[in-house]
Amino acid sequence: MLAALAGEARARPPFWLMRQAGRYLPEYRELRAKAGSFLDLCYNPDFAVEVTLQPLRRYGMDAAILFSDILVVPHALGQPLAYLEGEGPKLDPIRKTEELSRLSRERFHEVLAPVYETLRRLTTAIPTETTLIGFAGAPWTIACYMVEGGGSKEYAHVKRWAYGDPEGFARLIDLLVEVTADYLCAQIEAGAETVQLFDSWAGVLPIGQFRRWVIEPTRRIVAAVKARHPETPIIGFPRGAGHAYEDYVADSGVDAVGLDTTVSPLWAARNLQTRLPVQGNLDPIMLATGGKALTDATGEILESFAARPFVFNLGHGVIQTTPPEHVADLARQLRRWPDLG
Ligand SMILES: Cc1c2[nH]c(c1CCC(=O)O)Cc1[nH]c(c(CCC(=O)O)c1C)Cc1[nH]c(c(CCC(=O)O)c1C)Cc1[nH]c(c(C)c1CCC(=O)O)C2
Repeated sequence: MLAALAGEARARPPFWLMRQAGRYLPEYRELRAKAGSFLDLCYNPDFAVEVTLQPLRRYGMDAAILFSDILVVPHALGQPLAYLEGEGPKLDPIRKTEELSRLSRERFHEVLAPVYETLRRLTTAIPTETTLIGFAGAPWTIACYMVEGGGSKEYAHVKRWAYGDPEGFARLIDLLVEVTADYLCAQIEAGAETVQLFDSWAGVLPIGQFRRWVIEPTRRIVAAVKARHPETPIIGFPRGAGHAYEDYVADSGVDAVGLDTTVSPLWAARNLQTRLPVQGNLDPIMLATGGKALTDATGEILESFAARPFVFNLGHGVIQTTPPEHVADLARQLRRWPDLG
């Protein structure tokens, strides 16, 4: 995985899956029931290490991703957070500049200390050839959750703040740039060998706003992390960026880019992969579907990307209803490639 991220084309591309740990695995559900709340799971290194290892034991991915969530960052800034059964995350929304005083950096690293401990333990708990991935949400996506107070269809509150009061909104983004860079550096110091920035809602912005709230904050985080850890590759995942993937690749400074499900592999091979390693982009619903459709779609992605630096992944996270056998089928196909096609 690290060789691919450094720009080497591998005969057998490395693979891991976004949300490779989680509710599609019975052993996860069992441990989750014991842990109490989802946040208790994230902040308990014994549990978090175990959950990180579960998919590796079954499928032997080339990378382990720290088990945590992107929303621990607003939580560590003092914003109340709960995960409600069947509803997803809920935060007390912050919707204007005056409300930023509710956030504080004072206890940030103290709250996140169990995450660093989880990474330290994982450095010895995973096989040496397995790459340890740390992660954070990118500022725009974190701001979406902080301002909307959870998931949203329209992102109207966060957009109206960003469009109507850009100077005030920039104070939130600036804070997130600083703490996220710090958080990623602390993860690297605890043993993460690469880090991924998840920008799940990058795709909802028009291009000018995309430059300001997606590319620019990402560029600043990358520069700050590289100043302290120049050797650690950074993967950016601006989900839904569409044509703006080209701008993101040209200007954000990331070392590799994650492609969402909608990106054409042939287009990306020609226009992005000639500049940097790419990661992606099997539709998670294809993985849930399984069978010949899955085998064919996987084959097409490998054909398109395997000649250049590439990390096989999904175009978004594994969904809950995915049969675990389908992941085993996928892993088998990837491990046989290119010998058995
Ligand atoms: C937007 C986002 C979140 N979290 C994340 C993103 C970015 C990627 C994406 O776009 O999906 C990232 C994330 N969340 C989780 C991980 C763990 C590592 C992994 O295996 O990839 C990672 C990398 C665990 C999780 N994060 C969450 C769960 C489920 C919690 C449970 O057990 O109930 C897991 C395993 C909860 C969560 N966390 C979040 C939502 C919207 C939800 C609820 C929806 C859902 O449950 O799928 C925020």
